[in-house]
Amino acid sequence: MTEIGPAPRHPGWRERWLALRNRLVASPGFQRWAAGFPLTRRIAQRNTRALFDLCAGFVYAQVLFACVRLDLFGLLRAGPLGPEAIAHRLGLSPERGLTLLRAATSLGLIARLPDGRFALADLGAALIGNPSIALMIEHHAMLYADLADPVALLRGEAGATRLAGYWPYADAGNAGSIHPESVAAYSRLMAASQALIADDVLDALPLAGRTCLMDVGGGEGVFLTHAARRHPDLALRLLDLPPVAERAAARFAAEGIGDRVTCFGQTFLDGPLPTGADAISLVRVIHDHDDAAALAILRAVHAALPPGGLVVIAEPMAGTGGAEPVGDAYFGFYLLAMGSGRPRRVEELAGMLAQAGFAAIREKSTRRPLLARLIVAVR
Ligand SMILES: C[S@@+](CC[C@H](N)C(=O)[O-])C[C@H]1O[C@@H](n2cnc3c(N)ncnc32)[C@H](O)[C@@H]1O
Repeated sequence: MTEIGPAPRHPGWRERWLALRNRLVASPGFQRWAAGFPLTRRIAQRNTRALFDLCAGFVYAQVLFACVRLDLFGLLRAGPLGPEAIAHRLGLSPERGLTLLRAATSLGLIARLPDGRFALADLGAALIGNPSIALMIEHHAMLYADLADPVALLRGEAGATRLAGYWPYADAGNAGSIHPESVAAYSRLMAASQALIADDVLDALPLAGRTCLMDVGGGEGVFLTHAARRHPDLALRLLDLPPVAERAAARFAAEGIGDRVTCFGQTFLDGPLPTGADAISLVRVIHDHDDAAALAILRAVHAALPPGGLVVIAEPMAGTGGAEPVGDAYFGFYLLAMGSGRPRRVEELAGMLAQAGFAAIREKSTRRPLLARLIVAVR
């Protein structure tokens, strides 16, 4: 019989220590002892809580979803209200209303005042300030439906997913023939959420001395609208699928900057990109595409830039310190359900930029790396 796989090797000290530790932690007797022993009690309690939170994560998300769907935060915007009044306004019985209010309080979304009324807490107030987060939460209904059987999804046996329908360009072969109705929902969501990151990206973007910025996969043009305000002398171009580019042109006209921006309605997966810009941005674009397509986009950007031209990748990335589950767990499974792309680490993106011919590749720090990190490089 032929054995498949690498030859057996002797485990190093780290592997042996991990094996010993895991055997101990897995033992019910040790768990009970650790939960009572003063030096390990806090660690044991923290681990129990962390494990419980992982089990309950879906429930917490559904509590949030119910608050958003019922517009609880909008209701409390004007000030605190008593539980009966809230239940009545949400169309719930007093008991069910209280179930929701207690759950939302425990999650830090709202707070119970000493007189028994409920008010917005930090997280609920933050949601009021960023309406795009509520849109994000609402569209997660599709993600949760797609994740109902994560093993089938991982094995490629889940069939057509809802997110693949929501993001029709995820089927790359389809990209050139997408109808205006099928881009409306995702374009609205992207336009609303772009407001969260545009200024962070522009703060970090070295545009001094550049004359023309082309935003590739620029959506409805919110990023370029912010760029136009900051850089009055910069010529601007947007490239996206034809029905999305039309939506962008309408926005630029409504914002009074229609004469400053040229819109190109075409796919970036097929044929060369327009030349003439000395800076090209890819904001939340590369993570949507599998490796071969992502590299093809970077090569097309390289070919469209003059020598010395600047490319910018801005998106949430895997391995972001303090936000590891956002990249690898959330975006990893989101993009899996969507059927295209993956979150990449800074080093992976830097490697792809080098493969596409770029030099002087470096990361520029952003205010909220969880939402968008930024890598720049020069042709
Ligand atoms: C996740 S959205 C990001 C939009 C925008 N950059 C933002 O951050 O709000 C990705 C964008 O890439 C565009 N896109 C996807 N595939 C494309 C293709 N093959 N050619 C041109 N644009 C494409 C989509 O229409 C969409 O507007």
